[in-house]
Amino acid sequence: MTESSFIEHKSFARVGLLGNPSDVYFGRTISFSLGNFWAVVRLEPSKDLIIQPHPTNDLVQFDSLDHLVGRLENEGYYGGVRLLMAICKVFYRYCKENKIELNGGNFTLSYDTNIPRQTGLSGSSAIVCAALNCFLDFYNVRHNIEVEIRPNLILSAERELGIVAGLQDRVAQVYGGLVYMDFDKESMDKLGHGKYTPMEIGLLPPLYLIYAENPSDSGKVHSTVRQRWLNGDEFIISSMTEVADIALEGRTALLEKEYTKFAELMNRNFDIRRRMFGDDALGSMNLEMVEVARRVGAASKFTGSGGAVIAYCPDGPSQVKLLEDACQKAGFIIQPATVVPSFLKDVDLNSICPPVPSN
Ligand SMILES: Nc1ncnc2c1ncn2[C@@H]1O[C@H](COP(=O)(O)OP(=O)(O)O)[C@@H](O)[C@H]1O
Ligand SMILES: O=C(O)[C@H]1O[C@H](OP(=O)(O)O)[C@H](O)[C@@H](O)[C@@H]1O
Ligand SMILES: [Mg+2]
Repeated sequence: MTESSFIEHKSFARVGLLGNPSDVYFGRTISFSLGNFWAVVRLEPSKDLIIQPHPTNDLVQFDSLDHLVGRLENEGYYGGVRLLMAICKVFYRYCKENKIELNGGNFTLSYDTNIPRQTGLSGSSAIVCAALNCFLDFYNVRHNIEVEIRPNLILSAERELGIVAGLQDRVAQVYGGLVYMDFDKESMDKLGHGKYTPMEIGLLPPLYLIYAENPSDSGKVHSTVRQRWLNGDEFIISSMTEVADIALEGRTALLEKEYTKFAELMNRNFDIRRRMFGDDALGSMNLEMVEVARRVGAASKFTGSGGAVIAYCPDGPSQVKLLEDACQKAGFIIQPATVVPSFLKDVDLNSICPPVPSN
């Protein structure tokens, strides 16, 4: 590689379509890679190892104290630099432990993203996933790191930072396309990862993404439910099993193109989340996004832990128009969700262990 050449990778946002958040609890999910938004990471060989702060997402220079405080209040303290650093560490450690040699010298990493922040569209893991892909090519180790393991590395980088998250986002981002995922405890314990089965993206009906430009409610609500689950709370455990079953039933519904059933499952998925997490934790704006869609008869649920909603209009274009008008009136942004086909190449696929058939 010459000094001037660079490697660039794009990772897309993702939609947790059915079964989330049971991925965090040995459940099942169906998720897809969302073409509407993406993060890009660029790696350029350089003399020193440099992690470049993003000009607007990692601001350290402000017009005034007012500007600084406003910025922290709206966007929080963190940007993408810590994510890039964490994946450097996790990748290095993994390669060292697995005796994968890293020859290539130093580099400069930079990133950009248009994924709306903290909207449950997995903006954080998109940055991490794109960086990991740059490393796989820069060090020419794509064939050494199994594709099923890559989501674990992305998750570990975020766990390093104390970000509470599950695997489904990272699987969708590593695989692309539409993926059915089974995180049953036995395989997770035995294989160290779930069973991931790509599905035909043409099975999906037209879907719509709804989100708010400036979400005021925090969707970071996993901790209490997680603690209850760890404490053996029967209601949470049985509810998570119900959510996991929705992905299983949803897979059949999609394969058989039973879209009325699919709509029912989307609604049921959110209703169970609401019972488990409670309205206060989910936040009024997030609930309103779901309700706006339901009021026109659309099926709706969160794409992740809150901030954005995915909706399906079983009655077709006239209902879509009603939904668009209702969203506009409520001040929400709505756009058709585009699905990115799988982008795994032979070198990635050859590292795949065949999935164990699921029931
Ligand atoms: N647009 C962004 N630009 C820079 N960093 C981001 C961005 N979005 C997320 N991050 C980083 O990821 C961390 C966690 O984001 P998270 O709450 O998981 O949002 P999401 O649900 O979109 O992934 C943030 O604290 C920040 O460090
Ligand atoms: O609660 C969920 O559905 C998801 O929440 C997290 O994703 P996020 O984009 O940060 O909202 C988590 O990482 C996922 O595994 C959950 O399914
Ligand atoms: Mg995230």
